[in-house]
Amino acid sequence: MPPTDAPPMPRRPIIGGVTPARVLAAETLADLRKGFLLDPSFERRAGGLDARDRRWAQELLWGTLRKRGWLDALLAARVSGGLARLDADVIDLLRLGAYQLLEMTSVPPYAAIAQTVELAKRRHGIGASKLVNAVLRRLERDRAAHGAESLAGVVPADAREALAARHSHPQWLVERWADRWPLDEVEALLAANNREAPVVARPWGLSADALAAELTAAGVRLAEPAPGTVWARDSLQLAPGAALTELGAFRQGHFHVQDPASTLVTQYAAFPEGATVADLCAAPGGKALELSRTAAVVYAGDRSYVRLQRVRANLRRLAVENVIPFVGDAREPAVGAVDALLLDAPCTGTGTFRRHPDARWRLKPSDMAVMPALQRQILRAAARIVKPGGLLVYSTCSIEPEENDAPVDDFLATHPEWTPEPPPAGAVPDAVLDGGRLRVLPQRHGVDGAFAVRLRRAG
Ligand SMILES: C[S@@+](CC[C@H](N)C(=O)[O-])C[C@H]1O[C@@H](n2cnc3c(N)ncnc32)[C@H](O)[C@@H]1O
Repeated sequence: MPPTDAPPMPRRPIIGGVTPARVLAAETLADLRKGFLLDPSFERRAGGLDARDRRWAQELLWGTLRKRGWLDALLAARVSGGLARLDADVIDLLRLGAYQLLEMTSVPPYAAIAQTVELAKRRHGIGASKLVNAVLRRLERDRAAHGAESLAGVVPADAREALAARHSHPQWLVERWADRWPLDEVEALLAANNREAPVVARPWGLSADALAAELTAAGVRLAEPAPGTVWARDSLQLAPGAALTELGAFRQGHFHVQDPASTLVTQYAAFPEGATVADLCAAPGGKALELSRTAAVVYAGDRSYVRLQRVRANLRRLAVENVIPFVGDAREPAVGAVDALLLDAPCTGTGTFRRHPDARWRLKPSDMAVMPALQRQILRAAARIVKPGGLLVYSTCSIEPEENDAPVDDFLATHPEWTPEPPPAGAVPDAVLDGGRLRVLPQRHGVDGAFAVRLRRAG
């Protein structure tokens, strides 16, 4: 598994003539190559940026990663000898420059080229800067002469390869999804993965209407979810661009941020009022918060101390007192005899690609075997702490059957005292129920992907 914490505090960048947002983008991509994750790396480095630069850097980084496959094809056709002969950092700089040239209309081409050339000079010397200059100029010349659409070159004859190229996804992921769904549905999934994910607020301690009024008064625009989106009760979608952490409503703990797919998991769980609950893979804590609305107490454990700090920060901000965070491995649970258990297992996260555009490039086919082995271990060990007659909800943010139905079906086959139990009527919309299991798919439901199954232990 890649590290989930952020890299050490960055040295203050020597900016010279390059804008801080571009320096940050290059350094964040360097972090990703070392195995760090996009969100914590970005957060760590973006501290000094104002809201406008932060948003711009985010657009550049997230966009470059979403379009990486497509950009690489365009660049490879313009580098003699291909991209493989270049230093990995130089390739990343070319990707950043090409994305600004082709996708960021606010950036004049000369600025995209000159700034990337300067970055290459600072990071790698004059030779690399000349190469970057030549390649980006060639790309810009072709775009100006023939338009961005004609840059794609030869479209692969194979339909699956063509989809992977057009929507910038690794071929092996497209292959596995195309084995499961018709190509038009796969294409809808790839397109959903490339759309910007909205910010969705969950009111805390006030009604959705009261929060909507507070946000609107602060100048935040609320957006209607796209038609056909399956929504979670009381959630509010914010229009893009709101500087969240600067909002009074955020600082005063009037909401937390959660995708509807995650909210649907806890609504589907429908744990009884006043229950003693454990959430053994809890960080960053959105589901623990939702469970705490009705639970007597939620024991919120996570193996990662660093990630658990985000749970603690949320608890402080929202003044929540009935969630007890602790560091612990779910394979050896440190709590016992609970009424209800949420096992939101670590997974490949293929349902959340629109939020984490680095993930599609980091995942390997072997992860589809490694993660299910861990999930099976956690499920077997953690189930022991549920009281007779209690509930266990196993969930993931994956859309892969190996991580969803398979571990649960294996568990049920060897644990006859457990039986699947659908949620109470009306807990979640019927559209996301599949034989009593929660199955949320980005291409069908317009939100992140999620899976959950509710299991009852014999009394
Ligand atoms: C899908 S995330 C949980 C998201 C969280 N439930 C929420 O709603 O915010 C999975 C979490 O499992 C944690 N984890 C991974 N392996 C673990 C283990 N063996 N025991 C406990 N936690 C683990 C990871 O650190 C990660 O925070």
